[in-house]
Amino acid sequence: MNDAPRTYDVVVIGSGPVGMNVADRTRAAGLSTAIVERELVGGECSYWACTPSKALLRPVLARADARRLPGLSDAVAGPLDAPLVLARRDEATSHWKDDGEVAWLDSVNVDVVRGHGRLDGPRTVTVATPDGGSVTLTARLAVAVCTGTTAALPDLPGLADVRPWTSREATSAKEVPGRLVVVGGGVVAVEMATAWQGLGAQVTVLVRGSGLLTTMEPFAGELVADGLREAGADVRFGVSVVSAIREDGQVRVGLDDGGELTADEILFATGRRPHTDDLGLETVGLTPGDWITVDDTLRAPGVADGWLYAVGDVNHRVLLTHQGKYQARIAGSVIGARATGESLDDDPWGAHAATADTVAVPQVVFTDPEVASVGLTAAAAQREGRRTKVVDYEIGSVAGAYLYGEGYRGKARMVVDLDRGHLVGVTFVGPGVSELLHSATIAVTAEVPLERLWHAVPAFPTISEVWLRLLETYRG
Ligand SMILES: Cc1cc2nc3c(=O)[nH]c(=O)nc-3n(C[C@H](O)[C@H](O)[C@H](O)COP(=O)(O)OP(=O)(O)OC[C@H]3O[C@@H](n4cnc5c(N)ncnc54)[C@H](O)[C@@H]3O)c2cc1C
Ligand SMILES: NC(=O)c1ccc[n+]([C@@H]2O[C@H](COP(=O)([O-])OP(=O)(O)OC[C@H]3O[C@@H](n4cnc5c(N)ncnc54)[C@H](O)[C@@H]3O)[C@@H](O)[C@H]2O)c1
Repeated sequence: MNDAPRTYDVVVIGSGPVGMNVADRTRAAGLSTAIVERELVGGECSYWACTPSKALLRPVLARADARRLPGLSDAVAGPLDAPLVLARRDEATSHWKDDGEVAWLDSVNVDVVRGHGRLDGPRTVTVATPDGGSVTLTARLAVAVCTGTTAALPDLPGLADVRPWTSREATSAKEVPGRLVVVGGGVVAVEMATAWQGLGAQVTVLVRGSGLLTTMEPFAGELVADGLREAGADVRFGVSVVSAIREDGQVRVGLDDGGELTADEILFATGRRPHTDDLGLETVGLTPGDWITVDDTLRAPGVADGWLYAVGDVNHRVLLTHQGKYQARIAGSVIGARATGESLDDDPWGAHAATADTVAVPQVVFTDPEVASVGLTAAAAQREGRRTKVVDYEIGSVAGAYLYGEGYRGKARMVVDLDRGHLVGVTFVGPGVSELLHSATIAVTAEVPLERLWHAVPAFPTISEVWLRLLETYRG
């Protein structure tokens, strides 16, 4: 059935974490807002990405930590209870039901319109509803595209017949495969290899390049590769998949070095592409299938009259939930300010500029060891032409790390901009380092002078004492 056209101040397409936060902020600015969702309110992150992956990983990492403690290690020597781990993952995803998220949107007075949204010229969104009808939504002020991404698969002949895993199956599988091949060396690959190896699968990771996590400090990928191997995974570098065939329930994988592997499942963790191919981008002068480029106020400069915003993964600035939600907060206040004619504070670090996207992005990789980083790597700072000093410290030498677990292995690096006198990048790798990260994010974002950081005393005996050791090493 075709509903009568409806008009709102703001229409948001896509109700992942980012779309929901844009809608929340535009409502907080007093603007009427509708949000369009074709699957589950809460998006990829809640059901097939962040939440289920971390629910699978948490027992694996907790067991790894426990196994490093004499007196406790024997108690956790056995396998994980995989059905219970999967059941907790199912709880964490609300069994792939979105009532809770819908109720929250309702509580902030955002109207949810179910169906596939498409732009249909300026300020207009047509929604193909599940009953086969359509509804037209008109936006007085702004449309925010928050449609996220899907897995990008390589162009291998007959791949669809293999029914490969993508991140969706890797996070929602109902049982542990006997043998799992993981293709890729990025974050999804290493986290899912860690999870499924920990849950009892025999995992083989195939990396076409020479390292893991190549956008991070090199020691991050090296220590994660060591950790995966110690957990029993086979990690191979410089190898590409040239064929995959499913026969008798098994997958035969052909490699470019002439080798072959047989597995029960194959996961392609080979990056993402934007949900923009069927979004009506051509009706507003943009190209279907492309990422939507935006400025620091999250507005698409390629669209006349400045009514189109793209927020979160779909703009390709940073593919992380927390960073997309940061963009959402900025975009919401930008739309609110433009609605009232208020002038924008869009200079770097202003209220209306997503400055942190380019200088201070925090990320945690939930592997054993964990990786936590923010800002620039040493190599990236050098590429930017900064005069830097790079300080490294073995985290295992800190009393808190020794107490955390026997044989603690980990490394910290801080990158100091010598001309500006503050940190531009920090990386920690080691068990339990994820909760250290926000201290580094504050130091980088607030550009805390190193002389002042010297007065930030870490508590004894925590792993945070690595901050003191890094600063002592820097001062000499
Ligand atoms: C396995 C995995 C683990 C991850 N773990 C983490 C993590 O631990 N931490 C972290 O920060 N990030 C993590 N990420 C990244 C994170 O999932 C994304 O950055 C985040 O989901 C982006 O949010 P979004 O709202 O932009 O898009 P999405 O979450 O993808 O949501 C987009 C929504 O738009 C809807 N949609 C799309 N097109 C239309 C349309 N035409 N009409 C209507 N609705 C539409 C979709 O159905 C979806 O609900 C992970 C990613 C993966 C794959
Ligand atoms: N904990 C977290 O914060 C977290 C967890 C998972 C995902 N994410 C985010 O989700 C995004 C997607 O992650 P991802 O790991 O899918 O992508 P990615 O871009 O990080 O890594 C893709 C990997 O696949 C390889 N690859 C690409 N095409 C290939 C091909 N044809 N054959 C073989 N290898 C190929 C690349 O070399 C790379 O190693 C990332 O931006 C990441 O930040 C974050």
